[in-house]
Amino acid sequence: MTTPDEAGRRVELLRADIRHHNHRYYVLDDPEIPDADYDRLVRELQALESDFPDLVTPDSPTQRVGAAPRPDFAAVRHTVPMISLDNAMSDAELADFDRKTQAALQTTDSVLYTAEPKLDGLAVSIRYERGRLMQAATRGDGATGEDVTHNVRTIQSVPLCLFGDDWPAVLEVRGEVYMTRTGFARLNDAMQRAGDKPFANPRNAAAGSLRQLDPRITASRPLAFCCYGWGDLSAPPAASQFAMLQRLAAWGIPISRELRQVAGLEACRAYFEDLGRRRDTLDYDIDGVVFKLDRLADQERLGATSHHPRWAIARKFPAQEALTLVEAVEFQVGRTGAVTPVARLQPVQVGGVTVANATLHNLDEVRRKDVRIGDTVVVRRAGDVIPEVARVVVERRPADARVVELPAQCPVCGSDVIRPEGEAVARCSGGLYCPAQRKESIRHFASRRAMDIEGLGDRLIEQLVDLDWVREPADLYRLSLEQLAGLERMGEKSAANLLAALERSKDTTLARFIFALGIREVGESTAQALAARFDGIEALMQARVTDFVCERGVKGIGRETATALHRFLSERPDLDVKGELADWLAGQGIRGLTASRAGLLAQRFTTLEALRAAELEDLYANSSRLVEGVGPVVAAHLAAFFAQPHNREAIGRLLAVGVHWPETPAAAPPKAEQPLAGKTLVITGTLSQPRDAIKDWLQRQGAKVTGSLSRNTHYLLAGESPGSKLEQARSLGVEVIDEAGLAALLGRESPSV
Ligand SMILES: NC(=O)c1ccc[n+]([C@@H]2O[C@H](COP(=O)([O-])OP(=O)(O)OC[C@H]3O[C@@H](n4cnc5c(N)ncnc54)[C@H](O)[C@@H]3O)[C@@H](O)[C@H]2O)c1
Ligand SMILES: [Zn+2]
Repeated sequence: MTTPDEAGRRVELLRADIRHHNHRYYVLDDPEIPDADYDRLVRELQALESDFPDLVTPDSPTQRVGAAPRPDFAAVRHTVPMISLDNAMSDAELADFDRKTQAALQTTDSVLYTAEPKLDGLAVSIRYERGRLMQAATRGDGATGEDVTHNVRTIQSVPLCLFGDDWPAVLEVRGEVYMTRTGFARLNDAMQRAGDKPFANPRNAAAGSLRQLDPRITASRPLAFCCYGWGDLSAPPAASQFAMLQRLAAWGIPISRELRQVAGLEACRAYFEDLGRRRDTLDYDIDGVVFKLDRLADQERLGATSHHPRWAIARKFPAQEALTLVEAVEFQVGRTGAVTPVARLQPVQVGGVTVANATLHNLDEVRRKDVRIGDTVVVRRAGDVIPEVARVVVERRPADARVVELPAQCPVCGSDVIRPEGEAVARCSGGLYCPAQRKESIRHFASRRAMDIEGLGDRLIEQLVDLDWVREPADLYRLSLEQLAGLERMGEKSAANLLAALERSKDTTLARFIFALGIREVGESTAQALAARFDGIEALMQARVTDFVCERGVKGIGRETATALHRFLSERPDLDVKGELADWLAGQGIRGLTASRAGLLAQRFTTLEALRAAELEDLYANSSRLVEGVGPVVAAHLAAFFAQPHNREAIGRLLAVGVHWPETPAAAPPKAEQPLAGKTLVITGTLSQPRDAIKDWLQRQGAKVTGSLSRNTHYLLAGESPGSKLEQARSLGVEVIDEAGLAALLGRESPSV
């Protein structure tokens, strides 16, 4: 049992806390905690005040709405106060409301209500006099709001003049200014690109955009307006809530398309359920449904408290945001080797389910949101979307919060984790060995363009891996007829066929083999270039990054700075260094040459003579490719892949089971004799043989076969029903040939494969 003293102390604490959050929310448009957590504080205060009525004071947050208007706006006194709404958090509370309404109206009949979404924005009151927009104000503390007339005028959907002429001379419409989700996403994108702090959610974005001292800023923000009621009115033009809103709509005021009349509790429930199901498909945030007694005379009878009308209720949806603690951050390895951080959370209810994990996507995201272990965070779960950490409550960060670090080794297989410069995603480099990537790597290995193992489909791979018969590609070649024939939907015959296909696949080309290894970003053509460049798989396995790309120049120096320096030095051949080279360089007023850059150059070149002797390309960071299609990122993936002993061993075992290829790459004639060397072709239409076969053959003749046409394409090889490529080739001036033409070109009968 709580004593009055204890209750008194708790009430004081709660009020201070709630006032703090009201200020953040209503005045600064920057809430610290999610609404659900705020609502819990308010509910606790309400419960204490109802148990200890002596503690109720007129200035308690339960007795008032909002917060005082900001002093930098002119104040607007509301003729009719703008109050809040009572909440029903559960079905029972809604039933309770319906029962009380029936009792107050002394009826047992179904009560007629209007139903509409509870938009999540901010309330404004817009005053029309003789059909013209005269003033607009925020709710403020309910009695006094902020003058936002100029800002509201910029909202497209708010009419400056009403349609028709049958409106009352004074008409105050009330409704929600909000931002669509699409508009919000676009705005936040732009803010981030400009280096500004993005808004936490559409509600704050709407409030922050409307409450601007400069209406030009408001005008640039995607705000919308939806009317749900009215204030001061010189003559009521209708007898029901529903009819009133229809009249307002006829005068050009936007109202909700979802507005309906519903009779009785059951219909209210059905409306609530239906809208709840559609909540995520709407382009605006709603946090509940508002039910209002339809007959205005009945509304009058029920009246209002200082805080809310007794004739309306907001039935709230489960909150989509909640506060919780990040207990740990672990790293998961996906089937393609992507290493993603996952936050382990203290379990919390969000959107109706318990959430204990939330994805953090990648390390950039972790840094951008600055999530640390031990942080209090807002988790968000909208609809079926995977729960995510929306933001950190920095105010609650403990002193011992730990920064999240990318693990150096894959948590599943222990191979190195690499993250090439400029890539967001980190990856396990143990492609051939990592259990997390097994199914994917086998599937790729067996695919048509790789080892081309006919009959080894996805379903079969699943079974083989799940049975633990296949852990790496070489295991495929050790499968027995008995094993295979015993599998689901596999007869003796298909098992024998598969074994034969496996046997056939051993006879391959180096390019196919390299491609089959499934190294990140090593596609077919890169594999071909590698096969042509390296003398066998051994040589490739020994290669380092510098064998793929040649890095030159000084890291940290850009081309522009280097050019400025280069010009400076060649224009002044007899300058001499005084003092330290770095200081001297920095002091020459060379464009872009900051002290730290001068330091980097001085470290590398030590003397002015050395610097003078350097070529421009030695000054700024640049790289040249030694293999077509292999830039720094691919080079990093290649080097990391072959650096893993597990991968090298897996390759060794493949060779041991008999995978082989002809000594010279693809048994092609030496380069000079290749009749199509240096020619680029594109294929279109139906040919006499499968396109892949033709493509292989063309490549063996030295041609490069690409998928799309450009001015650099030499020939378009067109079969039957060629399609749009033909047109395109003509307009680009690319020569079009058919198979006969190709044969003629090569001086032979037909391109037999
Ligand atoms: N996170 C925080 O720190 C924090 C702080 C203060 C308030 N809040 C949140 O603000 C809300 C409480 O503030 P409140 O007093 O504005 O109450 P409320 O938002 O629950 O309800 C009243 C408001 O609902 C809006 N509304 C939307 N659709 C409506 C409709 N069809 N008919 C009538 N009104 C409609 C109006 O703007 C009205 O002022 C709660 O959701 C609370 O969680 C959060
Ligand atoms: Zn791994």
